[in-house]
Order: sequence, then structure tokens, then C-alpha cells
Amino acid sequence: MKLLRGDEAVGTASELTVAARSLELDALDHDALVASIEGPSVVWRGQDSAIATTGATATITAAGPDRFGTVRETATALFERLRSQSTPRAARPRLFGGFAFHDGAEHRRSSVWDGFPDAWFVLPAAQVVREGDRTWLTVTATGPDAGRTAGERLDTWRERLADLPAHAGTDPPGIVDESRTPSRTEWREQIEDAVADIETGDLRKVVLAQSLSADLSVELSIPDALARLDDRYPDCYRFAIAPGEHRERTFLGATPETLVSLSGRTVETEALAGSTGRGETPDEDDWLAEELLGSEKDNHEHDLVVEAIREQLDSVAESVRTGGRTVRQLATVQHLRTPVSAELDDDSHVLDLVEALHPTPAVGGLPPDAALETIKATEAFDRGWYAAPVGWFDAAGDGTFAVAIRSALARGRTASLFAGAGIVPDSDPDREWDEVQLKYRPMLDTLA
Ligand SMILES: C=C(O[C@@H]1C=C(C(=O)O)C=C[C@H]1O)C(=O)O
Repeated sequence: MKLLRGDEAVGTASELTVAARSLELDALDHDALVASIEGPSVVWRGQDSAIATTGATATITAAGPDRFGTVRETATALFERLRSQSTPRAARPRLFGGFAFHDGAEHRRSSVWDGFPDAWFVLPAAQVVREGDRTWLTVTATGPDAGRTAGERLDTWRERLADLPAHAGTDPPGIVDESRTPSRTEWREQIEDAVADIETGDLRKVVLAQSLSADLSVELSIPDALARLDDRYPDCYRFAIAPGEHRERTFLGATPETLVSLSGRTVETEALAGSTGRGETPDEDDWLAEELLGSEKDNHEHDLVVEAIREQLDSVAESVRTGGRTVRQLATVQHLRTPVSAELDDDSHVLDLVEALHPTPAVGGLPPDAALETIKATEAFDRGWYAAPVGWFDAAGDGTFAVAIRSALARGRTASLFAGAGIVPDSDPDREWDEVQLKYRPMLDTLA
């Protein structure tokens, strides 16, 4: 595996020759595929697609405030060295990974997130992509004889995938103990302080998060956890990212929120902010949705996100369009949602848009710097990759990134869950606490 660090990366990348080869496969069992994965891996599933990667032909890491630009430059140098035969679009080589929420430079790092750099992307040794009912295998290799190595790797993987050991799913591991940061009392104080800051200072909104550490009775099976998330959250992005050589830690989740998707010059994004629970009956659901649509507090919280996204895109796009505000219903919560799309003035890279948009006030706040300072001064845990961009991009700079919420970091027999809520002038600490508990549910239900 070739490790490309941001500080030395471009030089190193320019010396690499990378070859990619792909072929179409018969349909295969993705749970069995994920169960058989070795080395660093990424699983990425959308509404009608599923990707699993295994191993690393090249890895890009970067740290500090310039991490987005460093990854983009390193990746561009890497893709310039890539020799691939013409492939269907679905099978093209891509880089998969993500970023930490904070730039890390001055933020406390906790050992919980060891192995998750501020930015980590992988050019997988093998990538299996299902789109609709078609499946492709793409392999990559480096070195002077990269083309021949890739050809051999393609044969090896084709044989392995044709003969995947059947995978018998397991039940959720069960939770034997849990601890929460902050406590309910501390949370109340944090929210009261944030509301006081908003009423007296420049701060307009801040998203404060909590962490829940769960001791599990057995180790979590990642393929089975993903299968459960698939069942309950088929219209969310389900992801599992394990940068370690032995996948010691996996960051996984089922997020409803697209940060940004770029295809050519077309940008798709959304504002997702303002939340309520689900009802016991369809009538109660509708009533809650209507109440959310009419809520001054939630609409204000949502407006700030729409405005911030528009402002960021206005500077790079000739036309930014916002669709109508609707309610996005998920298994345990409902959110206000506004779709946003734009046509860019010039060619751009999805990472430039990721950098411009992250963190949106749906997970950070406004003004961004004041909100980030409040988050750092308030939260007694490291967000790590929670609420940060995760996704993929290709040689053309097209790609899709989601906001890594409804997520947890699994390591051995523990899991650290994260969830937050937007705080605005009318926020009530107890209601915000309840909202956060609903946002834990996708991952909690996967564990027990
Ligand atoms: C911060 C989270 O969710 C975000 C905050 C929301 C809110 O405050 O209403 C709603 C959706 C997400 O943008 C989370 O799930 O942890």
C-alpha cells in the first residue's frame, strides 16, 4: 500500500503509476461480500446503489485547516497517473473516505478516534459497485508492471467473489452498560448558556452534540449492523468506514443528509434542520408534521441553514434554486427539508464545495467561527468524524458527500454514538434533550 501524506504527497504521487481494470459480475450477496472484506474498507450504500471496497492501492491523509485542498491536489496527481481502460461510469475508479469535523489543529484529540486522521481517502485495491441490478468489479494496482498486476488481481477477485462463503446474520449484540456525556444537568446548563450567548452576542445558532458510550455484550458485526440499517433506512446513505489495516475501528451510520453532490456543473444539496418526533398513528404523524411546518422556532432554525447554503453557492454558481419546504419523515424523527440545486459558473471539484459548505449551520451554527468556538468550549468530547463530510469522488472531480450524522464509532465491544440539536433563542433544554435521544435511535436500535 502506498501512503500519501499531505505534506509530501504531490511529489510521491507523481512517481506512481496506477492501473485500473474492471469487469461486470453476476449479482452477489453484499452482506457476504462485506463479511469477507480484508484490509481498510469502505461501504457506501444509497437508495439504488451499493459499494464495498477492500484494501488500499493508495491512501491519502491530510491534517489541519488545508486538509480539503491537500486531498484534492494529492488526488489530482494520483488520478493523473491512473491508466484505466474505458469502463462503464459505475465502474470508474473512485476515492472513498472523509474528514474530521474540526480541522484538528487546535482541538483536543481523544484516543477514541485513533486511526481516523483529519482526512483519509483510499483508492481501493478492489471496489464492487452495484447500480440497479448490475454489478461491477474494479481493481487497481501500482508499480512499474501495474497493468499486469491489475489484470492478475482482477482474475483473483473474480474467482473469490464467485465463491463467497455464505454469511449467516447475527442478532444485535445487546448493550450491557452505557454512559452519557454530558449528563442531563450539564446539558441543561450548556443549553441555557448557549441561549444566553445567542440573546446577548453575535451568535445566532449553535448545534450542540452529545456522546453516548455503549458497552456491548459481544463485538458488533458490521455487515449485520449495515443490513439492519438497510432495512430501516433504505432512503438514507448507509456507510461504514474502517481505515485501519485490520479494521480495528469502524465509523458507521445511516444519514439522511446530503452535504453536496456534484455531477459536471450541476450541484445538488439540501437544508435539513428543524425536528420533531414520529406519531403513534398516521394522524398523529400528520399533526406533528403540520406543527413542525408551522413552528416559528424550527422555521427560523431552518431558514439560517438555507440562507447559509445559498450564500456559499451564490459565489460560485450563476443560478441557485431552492425547492419547496417539506417534511422528511424517518423512522424515529421528522425534519424540515429544503432541496437546493445550482449550476456552477466554471468547472469545479466536489471537494471545493465540501470545503465551502462544511459545516453547514445544520451541524455547526452561525456565524460559523463563533459557533465552532462555542462547540469546542462546550463539548467535553471529540466529535471526530461525527457530523463531518463522508463520501467519494472521481478523477473528474464529481462526487457525493453526506453529513455523517446518525452515526457511531464501533471498536471491539464498545460503540460511541453521537447526536446533536440546533440551539436558537427559543430552545428548551428538555425538548432538545429529547430530540437528541430520538437521533440516537438509528444506531441504538442497531446495537440492541
Ligand atoms: C445534528 C444532527 O442533526 C442535524 C440537526 C437537526 C436539527 O437540529 O433539527 C436536524 C437534522 C440534522 O441536520 C444529528 O442528528 O446529530
